[in-house]
Parts: sequence; C-alpha cells; structure tokens
Amino acid sequence: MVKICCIGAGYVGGPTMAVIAVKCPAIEVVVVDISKPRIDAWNSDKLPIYEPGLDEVVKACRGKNLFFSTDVEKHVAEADIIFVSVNTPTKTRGLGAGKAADLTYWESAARMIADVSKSDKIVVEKSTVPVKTAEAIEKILTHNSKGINYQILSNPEFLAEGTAIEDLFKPDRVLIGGRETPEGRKAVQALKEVYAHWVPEENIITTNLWSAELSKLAANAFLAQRISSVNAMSALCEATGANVSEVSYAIGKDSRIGPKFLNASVGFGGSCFQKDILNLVYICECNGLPEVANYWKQVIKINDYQKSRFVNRVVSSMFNTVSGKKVAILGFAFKKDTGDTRETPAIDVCKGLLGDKAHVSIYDPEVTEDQIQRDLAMNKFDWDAYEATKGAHAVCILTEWNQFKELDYQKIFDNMQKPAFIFDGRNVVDAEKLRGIGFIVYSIGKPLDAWLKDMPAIA
Ligand SMILES: NC(=O)C1=CN([C@@H]2O[C@H](COP(=O)(O)OP(=O)(O)OC[C@H]3O[C@@H](n4cnc5c(N)ncnc54)[C@H](O)[C@@H]3O)[C@@H](O)[C@H]2O)C=CC1
Ligand SMILES: O=C(O)[C@H]1O[C@H](OP(=O)(O)OP(=O)(O)OC[C@H]2O[C@@H](n3ccc(=O)[nH]c3=O)[C@H](O)[C@@H]2O)[C@H](O)[C@@H](O)[C@@H]1O
Repeated sequence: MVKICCIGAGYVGGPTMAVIAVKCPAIEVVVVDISKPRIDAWNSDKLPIYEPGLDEVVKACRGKNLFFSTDVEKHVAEADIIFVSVNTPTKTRGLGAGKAADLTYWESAARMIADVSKSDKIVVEKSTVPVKTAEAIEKILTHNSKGINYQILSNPEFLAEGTAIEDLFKPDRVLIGGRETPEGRKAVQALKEVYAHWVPEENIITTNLWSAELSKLAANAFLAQRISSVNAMSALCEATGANVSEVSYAIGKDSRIGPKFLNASVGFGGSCFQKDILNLVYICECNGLPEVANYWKQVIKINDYQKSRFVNRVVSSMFNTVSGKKVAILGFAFKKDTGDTRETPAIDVCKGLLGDKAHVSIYDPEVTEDQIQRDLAMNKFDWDAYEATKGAHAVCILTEWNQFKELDYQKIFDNMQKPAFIFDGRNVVDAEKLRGIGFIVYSIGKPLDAWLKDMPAIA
C-alpha cells in the first residue's frame, strides 16, 4: 500500500488530502501538524475550516484510509510520498521583509524529514514557494541524506477557498514539476498515478521544477491583476456614469478575455494574492528586473487604493464624518462560503472607519467573534444582520454572501437612522429597489446616486 503523509493540516493540506483519500481507497493518507488544536478539530465533528462539501468527504474516509495526527515524525518516516503544505507567509523581519516569502516552516519541515527518514522519499512542494525553492530543499535533504534518495517535486495547488472540494474533484489542471533525470521522471510518474485515479490524463501537466514553481506565482498574479484591472475601471465608471457590470459583461464576451473573475469589488483579499505577488516582486528585484517588479507591484497598489477609496466614499457621503455614528458591516470573510479572514478587505475598511471614530457593528455568518477580536482588537460582533443594522446610520456590504441578497431591507430601513445609507462593496443588492425603499445607495463602479454626485471627489 502506498503511504502518503502531508505536513500541514491547513486550508490546503486538509481538503487536498481528504480528496486524495476519498478518490484512492488503496492509498493510506495521514495529515500531520504541530498544532494539536487543529488536529483535534480535524478528528472531531467540527472541522477547523468551513468549506462546502468538506464534511462529507472527510466523514467518508476518516479512520479508514485518512488519518489526522500530531505524531509528525512517525508518519513522515513511514511515508513513500510526503507533501509539504505548511504556511509560507511574507517575511516580516530581516532581508526581504515585507516582500520575500518566509520559508522558516518549510525549512524546518525539510530538516525534520532528513532527520527521521530511513527509506527513499518523494518530497512534494504543495505550499506556494519562490521559484528555485526546490533547489534549496534538495540541498538540505541531500546534505543530511545518510544514503537515502530524495526526489523533490513541485505540485502547486490551485484550489480557491469556498469551492475547494469542487476544485479538487474537477481541477482545470494538475501541475507536476520534477527533475529531468530518470529518477526525477519516475517520481513524477508516481505522483501522476495518484492523481490519475480521478483526473483525466490530458489535464495532468508535467514540466521542469522551475516552470511549476513559477506557474503558481504567475497564475495568482494574473488572477489578481484581473481584479485590479476591473477595480481600476470601477473608479472610472463612477466618474463617467458607465456601469462596471455592463463593462465587464461586454469585455468578457470577447473569448480572448473570457467572462470569469471580472467582478468589481471593495478589493481582493485572502491569504495568497498579496503574499504571492509581493514574493514575485521580490524575485524580480533579486533578478535585476525592477521594471517587471514595478509592473506587478501596481496590482497591489490599485487594491490598496480601492479599499481606501471605499472608506473615503463612506465618510464623504455621510457629511465628511462618521464620528460617533453606527456603521453596520455585513460580511467580514474575504469572500463568501468561507470563514477565512486572512487579508480580508473588511479589516482595512473597518480600521479606516474606526480611525474616523465610527461605531462599527459586524455580522458575518461564518466568522467567529474571537477571530474579529484578533483581527481588529474589538469585540462588537452581532449574530444577526438585523441586530447589526439596528439604529445604524449606514450599512457596508463587504462580502458577497448569498443571504445578503435576501434580507428584508424594508425592515432594516425602518430600524435605521435617516438618511439611511447602503455602501455595497460587492454589488449584491438591487440598488434601484433599495432606492425605492428610501435608502441612499452606493454600488461599486455603478452610476452614482444623485446624493453622492454632489459629494467631494474621492481620492
Ligand atoms: N489557502 C489557500 O486557499 C491556498 C494556499 N496555498 C498555499 O498553501 C500553503 C499552505 O496554506 P494554508 O493551508 O492556507 O496554510 P495554513 O496556515 O492554513 O496551514 C498550514 C499548517 O501548517 C502547519 N505547520 C507549519 N509548520 C509545520 C511543521 N514544521 N510541521 C507540521 N506542521 C506545520 C501549521 O500549524 C498550519 O496548521 C501556503 O504556501 C499557501 O500559499 C495554495 C493554494 C491555495
Ligand atoms: O493560491 C491561493 O491561495 C489561491 O488563491 C485564489 O483563491 P482564493 O484566494 O481562495 O479565492 P478567489 O476566489 O481567488 O478570491 C480572491 C479574492 O478576490 C476577490 N474577487 C474574486 C473574483 C472577482 O471577480 N472579484 C474579486 O474581487 C474575492 O472576493 C477574494 O477576496 C486563487 O483563485 C486560487 O486559484 C489559488 O489557489
């Protein structure tokens, strides 16, 4: 029986391994982590992450061929294939601080693999890492090898949160990079055989190591760039009377552009887009390519601009001050169908409003009060959208949860201060209908309400 061990039971390690286990009953999969609470949660009825469809997949194979454990060394020693799916955040100190990827967790995992291994291993980079990381890992492993043969593969993950299970069941592609040697090709083939249990062969792409590593950073950079492009257009739409949804639809009909990922928003969030672009920028700078670095840096600058533009719009619309006013925040997660708040635009928007002395009241269906406390050092959190909006001067919609489309806005209006404002940072509500109720509505990238037109320009 092939044995797989995955180091890191997070948003990637957990769902990815659960899907491998469910699709490959003859493979034993153990997910290990140094965090005991996380492993305990994976072994409980309340999984540590919210992801539609995940519970069913885990329940189908946990205890059969899928296991979660803190006994990292034992399972690493026993495995044939080791996935490393640890976090790779942006460095906060030292060389490359604020840009470069922090590979501390990765390096310690690699050293541990070298320490405990007694048989040949295939080590798979699942985490998103800077291009050329495999070379460093290879050095750590081979310099400590005790005669053991290691093959390093790059197998970046492209799942998006909220649709992880769907994405893993039907990936657009699986990418495997390896050394172009007979041993390297054999290792690539071994991993290919795992995915071939459910992914059509033509969707499994094999490349050299560096192409695979760089493709992951490139994919996230291209995706984020699309959002910054449409968000940049949204500002121009507001200034000219064009409607960003109409513009997106019209350009998306061009098959070369395509219709997906063109929704204007209050800004992109999530643990990866910003981190991976910063990492790309750093790599470009290190390779003497400042023009390329600046090009990608602009994607992040526009994202920051979009978030502050939103805050400025709220404040300027409400007579240039939100001091002492209750502002209800609907949605705190970085996108719908997840409880994840890493780099959520809601953090920046709330901090902006709090900085202007607003009283902020937050509701999100999946984010816990504890999490908000950690993100904002405040504990005003409501368990219900109607409570959050009661007595408020304004409502800001910051996550596109489906339920926000179906709220009783008449009831919300009746319980708010007047004039009652709605700032829709995700274009989820029917602005005309809400105007009919009496709200002053701002929808990102849409023709402005008469009220807002007379307000000072936004920067
Ligand atoms: N979150 C996402 O949607 C995606 C993330 N990625 C990449 O995957 C990687 C992991 O991301 P997430 O799963 O979101 O991170 P995460 O923070 O949710 O999970 C990482 C886990 O690794 C554990 N860990 C760290 N060092 C360890 C060690 N030495 N031994 C055992 N466990 C250790 C941590 O305790 C944590 O539970 C990152 O490189 C990220 O860029 C890639 C695609 C999608
Ligand atoms: O490397 C990663 O971590 C992952 O990053 C993203 O996935 P994720 O961040 O989970 O979610 P996305 O659906 O990409 O959304 C990211 C952000 O962009 C925003 N967004 C997305 C699409 C859009 O049209 N407009 C828009 O503002 C979302 O609301 C969210 O804040 C990529 O889509 C995945 O392919 C990748 O594997």
